[in-house]
Amino acid sequence: MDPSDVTVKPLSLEDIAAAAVLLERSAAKFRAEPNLAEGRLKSALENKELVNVGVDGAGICGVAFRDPKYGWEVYSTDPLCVPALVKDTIATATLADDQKSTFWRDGYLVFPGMLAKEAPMLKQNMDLMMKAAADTTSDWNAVNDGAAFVLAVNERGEAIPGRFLKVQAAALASPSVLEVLGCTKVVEKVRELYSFLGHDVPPHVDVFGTKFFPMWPGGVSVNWHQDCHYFGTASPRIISCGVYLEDTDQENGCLQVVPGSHTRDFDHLPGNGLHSQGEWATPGPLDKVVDVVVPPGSVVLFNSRLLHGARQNQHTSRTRYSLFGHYVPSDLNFGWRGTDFSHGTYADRHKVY
Ligand SMILES: O=C(O)CCC(=O)C(=O)O
Ligand SMILES: [Fe+2]
Repeated sequence: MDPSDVTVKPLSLEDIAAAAVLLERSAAKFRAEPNLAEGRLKSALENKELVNVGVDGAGICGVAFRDPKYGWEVYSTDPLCVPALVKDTIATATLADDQKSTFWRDGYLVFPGMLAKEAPMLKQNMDLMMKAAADTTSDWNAVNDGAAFVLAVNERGEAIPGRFLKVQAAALASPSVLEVLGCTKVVEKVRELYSFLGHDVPPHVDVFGTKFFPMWPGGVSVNWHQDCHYFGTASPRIISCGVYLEDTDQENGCLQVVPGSHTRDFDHLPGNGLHSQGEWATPGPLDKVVDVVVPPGSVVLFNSRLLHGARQNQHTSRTRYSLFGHYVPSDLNFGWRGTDFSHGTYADRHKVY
């Protein structure tokens, strides 16, 4: 809903501060506090309507919740400071409890068709981007100041001229990549996941390592891996994101995941054949592999420690276009094999909020 429709109501600083602290810790404790019997807030917590607590430069300035009868209500000490808070608050209130626990338990979350409207245009933009490619490279690990158009290889590991495996740092070649990865619909989910994971919601988040995979008929994108292997940090604060621009299924090379694998470490070894670039892992004999079959415009968010890969595209004519990026709190810096992925040093790291 539009934040301008929200009514702001006065509330004492004491109540707001207490609600904020207790919301973080436990709603039960709030209920037990006799001095917080302020009826409306109390029932909001009990009914789990309370959505978020806003903080401005001076500290906590308001709480917001969804009233089943009246819509959004925001209480603040200072009605004038609230519009920004309201916007943030409303933007972060979109994940259901069971989605959060799924992300926690399985390590990933699928949003089918979330960007269905945007997908056809994005696909066209990716075609334009590939047409305009100036140089190509066979270096799968290419990390430059600009985008790298990486060639696909055949079964013998030889580069195939004119066939792209991926565009690394795709955001530097097409602004629409960053528009998608930085769009409110996706970023608000990322914010909510941070707060749910028990970390502080980072004041700022970047997206880095942007990629485009065309996955031609017969082609591949990645073999089994944990993204964190390539980042040189096992921080659970990195959230990976895949945006599938086309129907994606077992035939044209869908994403595969091992639910729950984000709690383990897997060895990665140099690959061969179609996967001769990169280092890859193998699911264990007891691991359950799930095919992530999705309609166009679907978004998948996952813990960067999740073991995942992609099937080969075995279709004779369908492609499987997808975009990738990885969200990272702006204060988290890291590097891998001599590459510093810190903000300000790595060209393909962009602030999304
Ligand atoms: O192509 C895919 O579906 C997965 C890509 C991926 O895992 C990555 O870029 O890290
Ligand atoms: Fe990955």
